[in-house]
Order: sequence, then structure tokens, then C-alpha cells
Amino acid sequence: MTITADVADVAISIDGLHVRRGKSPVLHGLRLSVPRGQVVGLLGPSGCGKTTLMRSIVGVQQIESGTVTVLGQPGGSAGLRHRIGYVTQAASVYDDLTVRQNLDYFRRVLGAPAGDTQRVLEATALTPQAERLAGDLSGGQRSRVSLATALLGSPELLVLDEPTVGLDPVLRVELWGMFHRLAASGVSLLVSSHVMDEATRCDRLLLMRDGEILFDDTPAALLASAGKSDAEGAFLEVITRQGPPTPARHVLPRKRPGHGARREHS
Ligand SMILES: Nc1ncnc2c1ncn2[C@@H]1O[C@H](COP(=O)(O)OP(=O)(O)OP(=O)(O)O)[C@@H](O)[C@H]1O
Repeated sequence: MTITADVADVAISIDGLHVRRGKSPVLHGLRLSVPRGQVVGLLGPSGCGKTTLMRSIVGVQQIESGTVTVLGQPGGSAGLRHRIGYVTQAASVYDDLTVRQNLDYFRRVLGAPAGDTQRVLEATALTPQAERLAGDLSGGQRSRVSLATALLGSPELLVLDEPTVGLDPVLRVELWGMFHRLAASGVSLLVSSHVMDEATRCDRLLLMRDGEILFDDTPAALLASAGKSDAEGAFLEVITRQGPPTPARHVLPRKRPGHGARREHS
């Protein structure tokens, strides 16, 4: 495969990524690749480093060392700002504005076309709530407003941190359907979850534990390699085979001054 083809096919490429949060090493020389136009699940137990990895990808996390390449550019580049949609775990909406006003506000900030507000309202099934104050919505509805803001401007890459937490099963299924429609239109999605049954909804899986990627392949390959019929059992099997974390991964990497310094919003 040529380098040009690599850049065209790969949404995120990470090599040797070391990150500390506070005084603790969190990511330990992580390496991964996320293909374009697919829904890639990032799954792992609470505290394993999923959010830290996502923050490194969108460029709001100071990294110790390693390279992060996103849509062919160094992670955190100014040129990536309008090409990535990032949804954090905490819904980022103004409670004293209606859903439509929230979306219109963020649409103007982004310079996205006027029709975008209605487009994302429909994509997230929020049209019935469009004139309601965001502060009066349920947790799941507020999360969807946050997701809708991330869809404004039609970003090429969506990084979604646990977007289905707090949603009822019907809504979760609808959202996964939307993720796949977006992927079919060429958008790349990285979606984190610690709900293992969501693993089988992804085109590809990254299983993470203790700051390392344990598995990177399709859900079918995970079940086959672990010899299990369910994703949770397969994940536990992968962890068992891996054994306990090695002491070496807790040794701080040597800092390389000036390499990949980014803003830290801890
Ligand atoms: N601001 C911070 N300062 C210091 N340590 C932090 C900070 N934020 C997170 N950590 C630590 O970094 C590690 C990874 O946290 P992270 O939020 O990336 O995990 P996660 O897999 O996303 O967890 P969850 O599924 O619960 O959201 C944890 O041990 C956490 O305690």
C-alpha cells in the first residue's frame, strides 16, 4: 500500500503514545489505527484511559511522547478544528436556550450553513423538542443535543465519549443506526463505551485495559479468537490471556522536550 493510500484510508494513526494525567502514567506507548468510514468502538473498563486517548486525538491533552495523526495532520492542528466533532461525557449545552437556539448558536460559531440546524435536529430525532429549553430536557435528550452540536458543519471524524450512557434501549439502537448511516456516508466514528454488548454493533473494536490496546479487529474476530459467543466473555478471555499488567508499563517514559506539546484541559 502506498503512503498516499494510507493517508486516504486511515482516519487516526497513533504510535508510541505516552500520556500522564497529574502524576500518573495513563497511556503506555499506545499504538493504533482507525480506518475511515467505519464505526470503531473503544471499549474497556472504567479508568482504563478511554477519555484520555480521545482527548489526545482531538488535541486537548498534553502528551508525553509519541505521534498522533488525525485525517492526515498532526493531532491538535488548527486545520483539524472544523473537521472533527467531539462529544464529551458531560453534555455541553446552554440550559437557558432552547434546543434550536443552542444549535443555531453553535452553527454560527462554526460558520456552518443555515440548513444545518434542521438537518442535525432530524438526524438526532430532536425535532419534537426543538423549542424546549435545554434545561428542561431529560439527561438522554440533553446528550442528544450535545451530539447534534457535534454533527454541525458535517465533520469528517466524530469522537464520541460514551454517547449512549443514560439512554433507553430503543434510543440506543436508534443512535447506533445513525452512527452506521454516518459511516456509510464516509464519516469516521470513534465511539467509547464500557457496555460490552455495544461491542457487536461496531465495525471494528479497540479493547483497552490499563492504558494499553489489548485487541484491534472486528467483533467477529474477537468472538472467534476468544472462542466465546458474547463480547463480555470474549473480553474477559482476552484479559485472562494477557495476564496481569507488567511493572514496566508503570515506569514513566522519558520526557522528550518540545514533542507534541498540547493544551491540557484536565
Ligand atoms: N484530571 C485528571 N488528573 C489526574 N488523573 C486523572 C485525571 N483525569 C483522569 N485521570 C486518571 O486517568 C486515568 C484514566 O482516566 P480516563 O478518564 O481516561 O478513563 P476512562 O477509561 O475514560 O474512564 P471512564 O470509563 O470511567 O470514563 C484514571 O486513572 C483517572 O483517575
